[in-house]
Amino acid sequence: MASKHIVNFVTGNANKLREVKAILEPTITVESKSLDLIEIQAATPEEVTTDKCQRAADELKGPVLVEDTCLCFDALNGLPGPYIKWFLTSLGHSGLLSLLAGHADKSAQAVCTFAFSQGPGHKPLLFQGRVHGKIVEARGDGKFGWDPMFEYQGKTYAEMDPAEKNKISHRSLALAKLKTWLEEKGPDAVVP
Ligand SMILES: O=c1nc[nH]c2c1ncn2[C@H]1C[C@H](O)[C@@H](COP(=O)(O)OP(=O)(O)OP(=O)(O)O)O1
Ligand SMILES: [Mg+2]
Repeated sequence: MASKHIVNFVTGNANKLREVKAILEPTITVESKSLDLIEIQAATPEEVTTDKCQRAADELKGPVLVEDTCLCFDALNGLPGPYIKWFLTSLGHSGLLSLLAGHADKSAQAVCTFAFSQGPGHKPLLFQGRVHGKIVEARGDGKFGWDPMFEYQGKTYAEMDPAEKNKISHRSLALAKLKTWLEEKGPDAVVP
């Protein structure tokens, strides 16, 4: 059966693409374009994702879906937040964990913000999902970013099988909102 909705997900991250496909398809067809988009330095995921989406729409001259993921440590007032990629690259799992060494509060939030734009000049719409978890010593054999150190209800993301993670993750919560919006508005919805 032909899918009613098609989105063009622009990301440089193959793991994100795999999860987005697993969560949305077959209801929504996911096309993709691998681009490493510039991400501005900003305090909030909303600002980062809106700008990223506008860049993608301008570059591809059409409708696009992008996503930005933050990992926010409560004891650090939300940092590393949108800078998690660079913290993870530079410090690794153990270095990230040691940022919390002096803090009893290990709680953290995984935040996923999708932005959808109809094309250049259209205002991106945002869909956000948030999971409250805890930062722990790496467990599980996940190869996706900080999955081994983010624990939710007793298991790290890396200890869950993919379907289990996709049922409860920050990404799936955000995509549920996008799905609802697409279903309500229909494929030809016009966004200002
Ligand atoms: O579910 C996840 N579980 C574990 N790690 C994750 C997850 N989702 C994103 N991540 C990692 C990838 C990157 O190190 C950072 C977010 O940075 P972020 O800029 O959003 O991702 P990216 O640059 O890899 O891909 P993109 O081209 O879509 O911007 O957190
Ligand atoms: Mg990125």
